[in-house]
Amino acid sequence: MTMSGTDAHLLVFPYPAQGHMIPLLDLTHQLAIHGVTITILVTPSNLPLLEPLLSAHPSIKTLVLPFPSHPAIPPGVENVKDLPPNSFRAMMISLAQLHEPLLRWFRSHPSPPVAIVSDMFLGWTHRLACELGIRRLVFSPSGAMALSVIYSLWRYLPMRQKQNSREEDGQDEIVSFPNIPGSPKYHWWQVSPVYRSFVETKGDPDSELVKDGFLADIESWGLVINSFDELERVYLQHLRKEMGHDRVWAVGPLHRFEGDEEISGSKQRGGSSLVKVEQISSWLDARDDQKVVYVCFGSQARLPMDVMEKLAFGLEKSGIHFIWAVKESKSGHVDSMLPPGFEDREAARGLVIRGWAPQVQILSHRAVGAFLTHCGWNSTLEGIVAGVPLLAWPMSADQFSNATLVVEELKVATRVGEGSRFVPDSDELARVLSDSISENRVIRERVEELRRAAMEAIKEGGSSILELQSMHSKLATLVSPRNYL
Ligand SMILES: O=c1ccn([C@@H]2O[C@H](COP(=O)(O)OP(=O)(O)O[C@H]3O[C@H](CO)[C@@H](O)[C@H](O)[C@H]3O)[C@@H](O)[C@H]2O)c(=O)[nH]1
Repeated sequence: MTMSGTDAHLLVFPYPAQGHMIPLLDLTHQLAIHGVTITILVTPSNLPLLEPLLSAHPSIKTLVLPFPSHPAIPPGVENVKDLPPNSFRAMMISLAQLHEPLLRWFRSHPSPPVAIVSDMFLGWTHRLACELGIRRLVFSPSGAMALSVIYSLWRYLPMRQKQNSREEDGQDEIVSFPNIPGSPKYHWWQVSPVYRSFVETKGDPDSELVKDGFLADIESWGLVINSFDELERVYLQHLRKEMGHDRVWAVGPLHRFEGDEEISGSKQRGGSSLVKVEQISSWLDARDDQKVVYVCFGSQARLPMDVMEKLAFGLEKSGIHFIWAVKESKSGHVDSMLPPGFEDREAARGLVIRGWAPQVQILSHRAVGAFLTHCGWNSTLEGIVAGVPLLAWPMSADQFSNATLVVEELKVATRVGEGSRFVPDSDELARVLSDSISENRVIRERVEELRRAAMEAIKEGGSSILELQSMHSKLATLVSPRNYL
């Protein structure tokens, strides 16, 4: 990829959760390759996560600010990966306290950044950018359809009709999004938990802060999305219309760009695996093409015991080969999450990876034929880019929109379940699992088409490269205000 060099100085500010940080570090890597001067902001205990990026680009500077405390976040914890899944909001509120320290840093810097690229959960950085007279670009680790739903929630503030009744009532009420292409509809319980908790605690200052952050996202100068034109064109157009300008850049799939090997393709993408990558590769090497199902529900989701059991029985009954990345329970145990003797019985057919799995590498192995996923956007993209059909089991957040996209529109996925409390029938699950690796499936052809489209997008002249170039040239025109008084 060629881009004209520029000395635009950017501040990159990732939100500390694996699914958010990994793709923004991939974007930072691309920007650094193309000559952008970068300072990246993290709190102290997230610094080690930057190690692969910083060793690939010693020119990237770090700004390490102390983590602001929050009553729901134990001391020493600075990343959502170490917190219960519903902690996204607490982390957003906590990090908003960095406003003043960050303002001071800008004001004392001899040649400060001309723009901030920050995660969509850090909307307050737009207000800070306005105070400084500089630009803010939202980074969306979610896709364009999911982001359209998120923006619509915060802009139009839909409420439950049974708002004043008990919280458990009215969870099945339908929320419609008639302004979005395809007019998607979801049950209330499928709507973003951050939005639902805003509705439950409306009027309190933290809730208002969260709402203001999302509205600031919509008002921001630019939007960078880890998606590509061919995948989500109508939703990208919708976002341009909603934001009232064209500075919406779809630059994905970020994990497959040239030069990725140093940070994304390495074992260290978001964590290191307890099972050696070589061991996983040789296990896969011994399997037939497209006959292994890979099972992983991202970095946040934890399934209840009864659901884990049914899933384990489904895998057993299916008779298929599988890799299952099992996350520790909150008490740190994996073994207690699996039915007794499961691993011994399945040793010939299944590989259980405790904790972090090298997902991108597993998906790209020829032996992998299907991916049972919670439809986190990164996993969704990684599956598509590897040309692997998906088995969709959305659990929370934007995952229901992602499932709509891959099941109903793109037709590269089969729906398996919905919600982390959904208890699958293990016979039915076994059937779906073994069907997923059967041959001559239309779904496989469709995902192969999308895989090719993704690779085209990131080739010289491809849509994502052109959008990255366009973003880059816009950034190059930005100048720092003379002073920040
Ligand atoms: O064992 C693992 C588990 C995850 N990953 C990687 O971690 C990322 C996980 O991201 P994602 O699939 O998006 O799932 P979550 O971690 O659940 O991500 C959160 O952030 C995403 C982006 O906003 C949202 O789409 C999700 O709903 C939200 O839960 C991916 O790159 C995976 O390759 C691994 O490498 N190994």
